[in-house]
Amino acid sequence: MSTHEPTRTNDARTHEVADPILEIRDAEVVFEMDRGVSRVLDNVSIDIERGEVLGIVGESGSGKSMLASAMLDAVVDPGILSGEITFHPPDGEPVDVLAQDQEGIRELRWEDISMVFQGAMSSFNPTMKVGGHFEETLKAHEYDVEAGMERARELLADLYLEPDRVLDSFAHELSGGMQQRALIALSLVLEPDVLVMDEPTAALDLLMQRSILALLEELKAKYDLTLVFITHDLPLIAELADRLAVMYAFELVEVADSDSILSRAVHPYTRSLLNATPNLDAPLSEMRPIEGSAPDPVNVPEGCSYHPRCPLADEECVSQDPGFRPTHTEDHLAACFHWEEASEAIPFNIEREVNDE
Ligand SMILES: Nc1ncnc2c1ncn2[C@@H]1O[C@H](COP(=O)(O)OP(=O)(O)OP(=O)(O)O)[C@@H](O)[C@H]1O
Repeated sequence: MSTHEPTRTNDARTHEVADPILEIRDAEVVFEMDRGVSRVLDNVSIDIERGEVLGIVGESGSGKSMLASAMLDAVVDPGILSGEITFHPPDGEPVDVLAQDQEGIRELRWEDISMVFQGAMSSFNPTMKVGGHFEETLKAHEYDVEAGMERARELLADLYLEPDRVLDSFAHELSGGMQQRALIALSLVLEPDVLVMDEPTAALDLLMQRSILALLEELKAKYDLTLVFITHDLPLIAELADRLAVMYAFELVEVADSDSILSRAVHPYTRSLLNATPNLDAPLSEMRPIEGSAPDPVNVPEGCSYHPRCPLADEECVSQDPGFRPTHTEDHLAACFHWEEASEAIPFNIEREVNDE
């Protein structure tokens, strides 16, 4: 059995934004396994603001993909998702995502909230031309195919691809970067309001990753999108994201504006994650991998789940969950009893500008 019960204090006020497009409350995913209950999303609550770029970051296996799947009620069987997920369309009544029937969720998934997964190659059927994927998606959702293909061409051109050539190619005839851009165009063809991307650029080289991020910024402005970008690469996404949510051991541990996280992160895990990330300004000798390993979801430590790896941990951290709390500002939230001591105990390995709002 898991020794860890969901204990995070979820004071709703700490998660509210002025105009939420998605409200996630107490989202939890469990898998009942032979060796115990595997809680791979642990009571996560966060609002996503209409029009923002939210970056969700954390080590591999921290639960980022589970959170993304939860937003679309797309957790794989036999995972059990609970909590409340509310989508607020630009006009119309709020939608209770977890109460939708199959038809409702199918519509919601492409037409309101669309998702791009890692690995474009495996998302395209190798026996169908790229254009066929667009047509199939439009038909399946009963969209006007002619108008939809016009939009497809425009989206492909927005992504600096030659529309006719790409539509008439098989995915394997395109480079990795071209495939990834074609997949982004496909995910936007039904005019969703929210685009969720799970490590969409992980397989690409750094230059291509950066140019795709720049393109996303242009698309976001042109099509009024809200973007949720999931990655393990904190500095990369910090350039694009307005706000960052840091995950550790299947929970959120810190949420704040990107600048605030980069310049004065207060959770010991976030500070160590920043110091562990390769950076052009820091000599390799200054890179500090985080000691210890991430917990097994069947056996998450009691109290603050980061305590076995944390230099600031004391008795309180071992026995009590710190709960989310405002720190420097009302909007810079962290789950740590010792956030005020973190900057001294875990100094950054490079100069990071402090941005006092
Ligand atoms: N089908 C499944 N059955 C049981 N456990 C699963 C299943 N899929 C994922 N998990 C577990 O859920 C936890 C969270 O996985 P998740 O994929 O959300 O992490 P992540 O942060 O997205 O990692 P990565 O960056 O490697 O994709 C992991 O411990 C993983 O082993």
